Amino acid sequence: MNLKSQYALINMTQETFHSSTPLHLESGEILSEIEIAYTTYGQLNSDKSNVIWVIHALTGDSKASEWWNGLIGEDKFYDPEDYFIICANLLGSCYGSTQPLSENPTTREPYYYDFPQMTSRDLAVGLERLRVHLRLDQIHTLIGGSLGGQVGLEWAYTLENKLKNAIILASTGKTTPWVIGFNETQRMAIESDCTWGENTESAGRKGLETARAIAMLTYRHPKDLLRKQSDSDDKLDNYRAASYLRYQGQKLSKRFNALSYWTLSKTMDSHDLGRNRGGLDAALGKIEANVLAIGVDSDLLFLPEESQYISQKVKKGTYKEITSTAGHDAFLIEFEQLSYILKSFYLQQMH
Ligand SMILES: CC(=O)SCCNC(=O)CCNC(=O)[C@H](O)C(C)(C)COP(=O)(O)OP(=O)(O)OC[C@H]1O[C@@H](n2cnc3c(N)ncnc32)[C@H](O)[C@@H]1OP(=O)(O)O
Ligand SMILES: N[C@@H](CCO)C(=O)O
Repeated sequence: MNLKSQYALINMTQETFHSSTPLHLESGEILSEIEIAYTTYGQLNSDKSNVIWVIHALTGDSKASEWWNGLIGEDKFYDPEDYFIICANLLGSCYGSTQPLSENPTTREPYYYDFPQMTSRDLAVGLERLRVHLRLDQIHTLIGGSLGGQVGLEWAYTLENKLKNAIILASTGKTTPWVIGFNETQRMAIESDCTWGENTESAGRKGLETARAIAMLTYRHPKDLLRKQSDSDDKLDNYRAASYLRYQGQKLSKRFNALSYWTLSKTMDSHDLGRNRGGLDAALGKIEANVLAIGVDSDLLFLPEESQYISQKVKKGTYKEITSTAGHDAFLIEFEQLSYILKSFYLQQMH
């Protein structure tokens, strides 16, 4: 119980890191300079041993205390009173970091469709550059779900013993054809928008709405929609499930853009921790950190077995499972179970 005033302000900063050192990407392309927007909560302790690095998912931003409000914040599991919590907007995303709508230094115009393809490994390199810049010699825990878990695994591999704990939720060591297939249907929806290909910020917006509607069906579960979106028996049209998906599409298209969505969906597709490292098992076996892989029993996108596999192949792995009818997005919803799982994991590390 935090006995201080309920209005005690949390130390929070929002900064943008600029690096003019060219970033050489896995594809062989180069980003001549990068910007990474990041948010921090709380203070570093004297030996910098309290760093919690949060990595957001596909449409996330750096304000982790908002979209993960049940886990991060005053009196929550990751309390800024105890930890220095940092979350950076991933490269390619449209919340302050270098993305397709950023100015291409060569042309002085936005990159638009010339923005290079980036992999989860490239995104991890961007985070590493920010870590070095901030002089955070060690990370207590990195934690990320979905795309954030993919980038987290890549970063855990290169951090070696600079990372103590890697918590990977609803994710995978190598993206399956199933996920690639769903991402391709979403890109097809964006491509079918007649504005796609135009050099404008709103290019593909309607297509993005459809893409998000498709995506929402992969983030949830039939039982979730049955519970929340069922209609009375006399209905012949205008079903709640239909308006829910249309709404979610419109809601995303108001806060995100199709170029970033396209870019990050390709990042998800190309994720393979074992690429050029002797394969997935060999790469997982090289991760030094304690790894907690958390699956969701109803996840139809990143199957729980994929999280289980991660825990079995790393040196120091633990698998836990969230029980939920919410599907993949349960990692954003089931905070009570998550807090319990995290507490038991950290207690286990103390023995
Ligand atoms: C890890 C990451 O990086 S995630 C970060 C990026 N994502 C975000 O920031 C958003 C994160 N939040 C979410 O994805 C969701 O809100 C969750 C998963 C946290 C919670 O989902 P739920 O509580 O189940 O809400 P749900 O997805 O059902 O949507 C509820 C919304 O749909 C609306 N809605 C529900 N049913 C219907 C319907 N039949 N017709 C129209 N609208 C509907 C509700 O009014 C509500 O609207 P609001 O969001 O404007 O308040
Ligand atoms: N629904 C979340 C998680 C997707 O994996 C998002 O929109 O980013």
